[in-house]
Amino acid sequence: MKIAVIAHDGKKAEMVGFLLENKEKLEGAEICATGTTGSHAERGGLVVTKYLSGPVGGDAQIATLVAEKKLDVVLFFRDPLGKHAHEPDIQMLMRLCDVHNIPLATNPAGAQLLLDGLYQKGV
Ligand SMILES: O=C(CO)COP(=O)(O)O
Repeated sequence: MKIAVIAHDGKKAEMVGFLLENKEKLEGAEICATGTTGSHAERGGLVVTKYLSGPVGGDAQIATLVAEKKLDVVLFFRDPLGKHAHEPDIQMLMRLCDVHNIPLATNPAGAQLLLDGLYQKGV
């Protein structure tokens, strides 16, 4: 399973907690992340391929992977209360998930359901 994880600043701790809670299900998965999210995950002991930080192109890089069908799932813990200078990149990433029918979860509850489903399917 190839998975991208992204979290806005207010959600990074929650993302790392989510990944650690699901460590067993993520065994064998290739995880990539936007830069700062990836650094947080690494500090949690996870192996992650890091792209640029979101505001300087990381979301766009993940979007490219989506467009190239190189990801099975995108977990993006968004902060719905925050403002982001790179909002167009965020919208592009989510739009391309829809264009290419790549599963996208934007909160922990959805992410858990997605991960459980993919795990059961053996993806
Ligand atoms: O900005 C982000 C998502 O839009 C996340 O980027 P970082 O993981 O680099 O903070």
